[in-house]
Amino acid sequence: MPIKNGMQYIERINRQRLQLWYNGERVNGPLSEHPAFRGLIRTQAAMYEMQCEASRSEDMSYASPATGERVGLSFLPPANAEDLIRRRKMSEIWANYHHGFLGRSPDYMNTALMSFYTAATVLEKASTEYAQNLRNYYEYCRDHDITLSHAFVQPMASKWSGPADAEESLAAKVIETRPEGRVVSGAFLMATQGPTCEEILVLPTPSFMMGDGQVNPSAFAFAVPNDLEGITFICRESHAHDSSYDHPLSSRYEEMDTMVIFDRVLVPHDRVFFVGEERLYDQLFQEGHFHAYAGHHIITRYIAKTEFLLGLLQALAEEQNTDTENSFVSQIVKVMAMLENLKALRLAAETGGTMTESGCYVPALAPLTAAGIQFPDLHEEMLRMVRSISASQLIMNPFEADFNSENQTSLEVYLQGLSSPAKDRIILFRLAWELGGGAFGGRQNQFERFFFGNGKTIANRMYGCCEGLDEYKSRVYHLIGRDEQS
Ligand SMILES: Cc1cc2nc3c(=O)[nH]c(=O)nc-3n(C[C@H](O)[C@H](O)[C@H](O)COP(=O)(O)OP(=O)(O)OC[C@H]3O[C@@H](n4cnc5c(N)ncnc54)[C@H](O)[C@@H]3O)c2cc1C
Repeated sequence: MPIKNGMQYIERINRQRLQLWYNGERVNGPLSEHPAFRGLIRTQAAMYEMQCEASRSEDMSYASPATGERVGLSFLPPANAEDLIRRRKMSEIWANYHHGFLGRSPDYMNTALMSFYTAATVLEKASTEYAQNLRNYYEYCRDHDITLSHAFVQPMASKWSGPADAEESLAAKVIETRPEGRVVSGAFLMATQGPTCEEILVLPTPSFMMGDGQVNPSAFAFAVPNDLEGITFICRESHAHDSSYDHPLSSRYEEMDTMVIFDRVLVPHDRVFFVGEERLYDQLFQEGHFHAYAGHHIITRYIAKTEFLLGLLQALAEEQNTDTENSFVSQIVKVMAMLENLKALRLAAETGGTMTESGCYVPALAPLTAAGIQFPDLHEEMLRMVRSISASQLIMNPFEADFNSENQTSLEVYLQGLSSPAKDRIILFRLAWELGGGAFGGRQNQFERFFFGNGKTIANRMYGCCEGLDEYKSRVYHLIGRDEQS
């Protein structure tokens, strides 16, 4: 089966029989008609449609080594720098469609799975079956164009409930092994896009490391279809709205976040990638170069989002007639400089990559981690600028329906811009509100700060990437005559 198109994506999502809860009620109807999901599903369907366009075939897909059919380029393990750039250009097409607002567009998890696949050999240390399961699963997702979400992070109560093998532990764990598979129970705090995907990859950090080669029931990895018995998804409040005039962003790009509960879920043996061995968790991430491959995907999204926000800032300033003000120019040039910086970091990662033992080309991690350190602050600063430029116009924006009411004439007169009709001006500021003041923007901001780990973890990653530190220190010691301590 080749890449799927938009209609196939919608059909597959609607066919699932999920235990999905929204605001205290079970969601039973087709998701593509539910107000919390339909805008995002439409957007993602359009993205899948793009990859099936004949004119984009070479840009977005490649021939499956197994079937010869066209499969998504984000599944391609890059054999050289050209492959890496080809993958990036594919992600760019999607990122420029969603303007970076979809943190979990399908190519993100395709990339993650590809990275783990390239490290499948590490699982052979535990069992050749585990390694084969992972390889088979990667090929299955690639050749069927499966849309994946993932769950790594557990709720606080689970993290702090004691060693995983203790009776009272709430940590997600394997609680039984049966002839048909492993039985898993536990909860995950967050699976973004859980219900709008077909399957979920579960790979938690064990809450408690038991060490000494002990079997840790919390150290595991597996992937299952979303509607397997015992899996429950609970949604947060949706920020989605239907009208693309009133809510230009959330009507299109609202990714739902869900809590996922596994209640005695039977995971078939062939979907288990490992169980019990703590060291395999890190090894899969390290040897699969997950942070480098995911970081390369992420920086492309950062660039698309920064370009969009730069455009928005300029458009808002022109509407407010402040685009030539010194204060505006001095602020927007900093965003421009950061955009150049992100592009340079991506170039550095692409040109400074290395070959792995398994024959894959991996982008350089340090520049990508640097982007991950910088972007949350840049994002927050851009949203601050949106608020600052818009001022009261961020707030006072009537609905589209008001322009069709008896107040139409008044609104058209009093809300017109210097060179724009009122309705054109107001939709721009409605977009600004969604980002700078509304729940959609608040969630985007929180996502950008935390989606790739907490601040301390990211800082540690950067610290670990800095290869020249000892050499830099020795220059200081040399200058002050302490060479012996360098
Ligand atoms: C919008 C959104 C979407 C997400 N989507 C997904 C998803 O799809 N799948 C998924 O698996 N996860 C997802 N996440 C979760 C994300 O991976 C986590 O938020 C992130 O890893 C941080 O974990 P945590 O929230 O448990 O916070 P914690 O790690 O508990 O951190 C809480 C706070 O304590 C600080 N802290 C933690 N440890 C230390 C320490 N030792 N010293 C000092 N300070 C410390 C952190 O910096 C942070 O401020 C999402 C998060 C958000 C916000």
